[in-house]
Amino acid sequence: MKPYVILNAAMTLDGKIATKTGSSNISGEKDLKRVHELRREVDGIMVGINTVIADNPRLTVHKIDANPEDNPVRVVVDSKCRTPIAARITNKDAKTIIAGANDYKFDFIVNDRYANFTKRGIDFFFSGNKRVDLKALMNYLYEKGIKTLMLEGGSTLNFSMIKEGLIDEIRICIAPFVVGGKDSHTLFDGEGFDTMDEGVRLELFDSFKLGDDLILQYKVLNK
Ligand SMILES: NC(=O)c1ccc[n+]([C@@H]2O[C@H](COP(=O)([O-])OP(=O)(O)OC[C@H]3O[C@@H](n4cnc5c(N)ncnc54)[C@H](O)[C@@H]3O)[C@@H](O)[C@H]2O)c1
Ligand SMILES: Nc1nc(=O)c(N)c(NC[C@H](O)[C@H](O)[C@H](O)COP(=O)(O)O)[nH]1
Repeated sequence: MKPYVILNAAMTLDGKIATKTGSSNISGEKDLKRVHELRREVDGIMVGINTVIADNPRLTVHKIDANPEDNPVRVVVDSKCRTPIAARITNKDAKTIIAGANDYKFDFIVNDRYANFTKRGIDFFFSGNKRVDLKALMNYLYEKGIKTLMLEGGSTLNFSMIKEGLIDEIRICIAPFVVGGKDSHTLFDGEGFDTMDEGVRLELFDSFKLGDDLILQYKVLNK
């Protein structure tokens, strides 16, 4: 069993979610409110470790009225357990789970860093060898009561999740500007597919303007 997974992201018209320097302020004010409404609705919110390092996000509901219990469980996909102890996702505002990979488990748990995280109430789940086994992680999160999960990037994790058939819905904010750059981060990076035929098919079920931005909502078809 797995949670219902909604990928949410903001990109420029040319499909970039961050520049090569990590600059990523894309959404307009209204879109950020929409994002926080979605955060309030879901049971969990997941990002890759590079997003934690680049953005230091809180992953809580803080741009609209909310109670502490509205915050989703935060999940970081972090094979080598590189999450900095000072990262904002380690604060007490919401529960946090760090998903590591088995090859790095032993070295990490004998390290003082592990005790510092567990002292803060942070849970760990280890799966896969060098990389987190995303299917096993989805099953674990579902068993923990996370029935709906928002995926908030970045590009590498987005591709692994869609390739493994784990994304059910995609909600995209397209902002009206372009930044270019072959080294910018796109909505899906990773290794990519070789041919267009292998592309994951989507069905557009809603689209609307929000301020200057355009919101597109898709169901994922061939999972
Ligand atoms: N505009 C947006 O909506 C938005 C949202 C989130 C992130 N971002 C941007 O995305 C950038 C980060 O993206 P990224 O691609 O470098 O990193 P990422 O956040 O996708 O993290 C990827 C890392 O996760 C780890 N990982 C462990 N197991 C994995 C698995 N099975 N599959 C994939 N990854 C696995 C690996 O260490 C991998 O390098 C940042 O610059 C951030 O600002 C933008
Ligand atoms: N929807 C969206 N629009 C953006 O323009 C943008 N940069 C992100 N980026 C996702 C990132 O993971 C964090 O959501 C932000 O960096 C905000 O961080 P907070 O959790 O609110 O502290 N997401």
